[in-house]
Parts: sequence; C-alpha cells; structure tokens
Amino acid sequence: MYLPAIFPARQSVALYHSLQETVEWQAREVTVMGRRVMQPRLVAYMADHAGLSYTYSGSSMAPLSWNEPVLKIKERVEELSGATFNSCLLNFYRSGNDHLSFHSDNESLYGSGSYTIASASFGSARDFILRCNIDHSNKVSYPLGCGDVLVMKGTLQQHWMHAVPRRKRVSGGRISLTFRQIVHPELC
Ligand SMILES: O=C(O)CCC(=O)C(=O)O
Ligand SMILES: [Fe+2]
Repeated sequence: MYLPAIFPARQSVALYHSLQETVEWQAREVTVMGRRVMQPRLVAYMADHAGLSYTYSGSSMAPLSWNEPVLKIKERVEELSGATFNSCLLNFYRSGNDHLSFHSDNESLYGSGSYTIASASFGSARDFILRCNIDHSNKVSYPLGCGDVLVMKGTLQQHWMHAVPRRKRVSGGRISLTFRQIVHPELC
C-alpha cells in the first residue's frame, strides 16, 4: 500500500533535517559472502527496550531509545497502517551512490505468516523495487519521495524481495524509517 505525501512538504523537509542531526548514524561493517565490507549507507536502530536487539549480516545492533521526530513519525504510521511497532531500522542514503540490495525482512522474530512492516521516507526520492521470488521479471517500482509512506502487509515478505538500487543521478540524501513489530524477543 503506497501512500504518497502523508507528511506535508514543509514538515517533511524539517523532519529530514532533524533526523539527519538528531539520530546517531553509524557506518557499519557487515559480512557479505565471507568478506567484511562497509555497508553502502548509514544506519541506526531504535526499539522499546534493550532486549530488542537486531542481528543481521553477522553483527548485532543494540537499540537506541526513541527520539522525538521518530516517535512523531511512528504514531502517524501506526495510525495509517493499523499496526503497532516496537522497533525501527533507520537508513540514511547519503547520495544516489548509497543503496540497499534485494532482501526480505522475513526474520522469524517478526512471527511467521502475516505481519506488517511500514516505512516513511524523507529527503530525495529514490526508487523502491519489489521483485517476485518465483518470477524475477515481475517487479513493481515505487518512487518513494519526501513524506511518503509504504505499508507492506500480509505474507509479502515470504513472496517478494525489495531493494533501493543505486541511482547515479541522485545527489541528495534520503532517510527511511522501517517500523517493525518483534513478537519473539527471545529470538533477538
Ligand atoms: O529504504 C527503504 O525504503 C527500505 C529499507 C529496508 O528495506 C529495510 O530497512 O529493511
Ligand atoms: Fe527491508
């Protein structure tokens, strides 16, 4: 479910700047095919409490506590999606060169079957591509712009992957917040 311009333009620009300044962004090393490489974007992770850590690509992130702009965005995204969220992964794509490869957010800590992950985007627009697992030619692209919300529901993570590919012509930065609900904290 693609919901463009949920946050008004001026508020979205203000949110972009306040997120850029108030979030403790990290440059992280991850393991990709046995090699340690820098992730091609900055990240941060926030959650309700310290027990909800996040592990991916061979390393674990302790959660930061929620800050004001993120909480404000979370409330609006919860209202729109009808879901509640106890954690959020934040990505800062510094330019069109920063990107995110195809993956699905199907870790078992979110439950099995049906669950909701919702994102909000600020800053420069970037294409968000959904690709069907059994037919890679079946793709859907959303040009996620400043103030847009995207809600991924149901069993989408089991059947589709998503990515934010490199875009040479984009010079500005983009910040996305992906909200999730961890239902099995014992798996963290
Ligand atoms: O930046 C985006 O819109 C996507 C982020 C994402 O897929 C993730 O954090 O898992
Ligand atoms: Fe994702």
